[in-house]
Amino acid sequence: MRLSGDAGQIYRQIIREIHSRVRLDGAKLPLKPKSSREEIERMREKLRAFTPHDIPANIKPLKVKKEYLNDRILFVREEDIDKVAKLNLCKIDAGEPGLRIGREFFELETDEKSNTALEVIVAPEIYVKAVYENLENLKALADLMLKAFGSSVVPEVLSEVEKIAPLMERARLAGRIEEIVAEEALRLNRRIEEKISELEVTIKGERILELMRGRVPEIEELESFIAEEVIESERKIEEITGINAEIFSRSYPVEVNTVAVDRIKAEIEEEAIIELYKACRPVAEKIFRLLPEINREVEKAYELEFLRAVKEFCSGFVFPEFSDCIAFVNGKHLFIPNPQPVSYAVGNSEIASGKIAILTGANSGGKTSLLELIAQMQIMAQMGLPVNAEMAWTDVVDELFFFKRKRGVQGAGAFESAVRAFTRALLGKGRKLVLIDEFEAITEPGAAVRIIAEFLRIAHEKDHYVVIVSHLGKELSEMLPFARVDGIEAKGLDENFNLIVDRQPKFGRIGRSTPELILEKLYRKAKGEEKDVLERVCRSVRD
Ligand SMILES: Nc1ncnc2c1ncn2[C@@H]1O[C@H](COP(=O)(O)OP(=O)(O)OP(=O)(O)O)[C@@H](O)[C@H]1O
Repeated sequence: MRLSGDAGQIYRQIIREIHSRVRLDGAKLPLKPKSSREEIERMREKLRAFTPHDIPANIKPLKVKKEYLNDRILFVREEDIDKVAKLNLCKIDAGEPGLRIGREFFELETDEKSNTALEVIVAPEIYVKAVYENLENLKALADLMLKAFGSSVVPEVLSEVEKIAPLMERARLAGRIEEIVAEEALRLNRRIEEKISELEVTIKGERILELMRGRVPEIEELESFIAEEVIESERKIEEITGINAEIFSRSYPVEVNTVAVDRIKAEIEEEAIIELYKACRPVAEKIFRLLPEINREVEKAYELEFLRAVKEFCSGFVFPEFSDCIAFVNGKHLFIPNPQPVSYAVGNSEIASGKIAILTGANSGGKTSLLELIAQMQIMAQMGLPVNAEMAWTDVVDELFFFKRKRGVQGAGAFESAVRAFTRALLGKGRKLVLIDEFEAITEPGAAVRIIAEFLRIAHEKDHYVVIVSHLGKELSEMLPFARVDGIEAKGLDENFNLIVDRQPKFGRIGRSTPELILEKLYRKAKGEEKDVLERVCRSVRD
């Protein structure tokens, strides 16, 4: 469905309202109004069949972060170097095809034999890591898919990846070893300091004699305490790394032997990286194949969340019946707080007939708002959504043209652009709903009658639906027998001299405009000479 003129703005208001209820960023889907009845029916079906699910907030697409791996060299035939250079995953060199990691060399199968993507062969770890770092999100996705659709590929991927979790941890360990040792050194020194401060309070005067004789049992005790604590700390690190080494000095303050730490790190790295690579190869091949499927599941989750928000927004609304009219009973404007419900129709309906309607009536009576309401109804109907009314009927159109009066915009420029827009709305084939707000406001009333009349004749010939707001209802209805004139009327003034308007248009009746009521209101409020002047004007209008 084409949205022309200001119709796009109405669509954006509606979609913004739905999006404000969506709790997942990725789920703010664009749902455009459609011109095909099948597509509209499909969306309706989705909404009817939908049962809401709690959508976990941590669902997001699985992204594989490409990273450059310094620990390997890919060898390819000289002539293939340029082709694979764009992979940018590791160093590439000419040679017998294969991948060198540390002391190991893995032969490469030739392209013809292998179906596996080269990046999966070179860096399978990055695929496994992408899953491993998103275990919680993926578990949430799997739960949701199983609940909502009874199937998911995620559990298969997770079970593969979880098998190599210990290897992943070990490979990570190499990167964290300095940190682990530094933290342990800190704790170790703290334990020793606690012990020393205890000693300070227990040293007694008589010990001084022993100290003078060169025998200090406290110091000896402290030295053996330090040795025990250091061994204890080294044992803890051995538990983590599986490697026994003299990492700490044996005296206070305990210092880290960086050479020993580097050696541990190198040992873990070499062995863990190779083990991990071997384990990741088959897993990555599977994930690589299933990644698009996982992300399709994420899309499905987004759709569930979007539909939930749509349902929330449309709660209490009704699906319009397909018909050869655009009509509703007790429709409510979406963005006016506590709106008075209004019924309206163009086309052949039980409410009123005629495809061309001229809407007349009281100032601030709600004419513009009624055009907005009709636009909202039609856009939502063609989005496949229910509408805010007790009953509604819709005819699918190809284009909605909405010309909104721009307050304060006057003159030749405004007139020219309005004529252009109106002309464009009448061009070409297709079913159209044309909504026009007070076209004459930007030209002279005399010329306006003739211009509008001709535009409406063309619209009538083309069998479009038209609602046009005009104060020229009387003149237009005389010229256009096919047009229906509706009126929104003021009922009177309230105790604060505000106009009481009935927002419900009277069909086939020109709405009495309200200058009399306004004059009366001003007259009743006025004092002195102003009151005299207004009294004369009021009388002249009545006469
Ligand atoms: N159905 C409704 N229920 C409650 N308030 C409404 C309704 N329709 C319109 N209003 C309110 O009435 C006021 C005037 O509405 P609107 O601008 O649509 O009138 P109008 O007839 O187009 O005015 P004008 O003659 O100045 O162009 C607005 O504040 C609007 O929110």
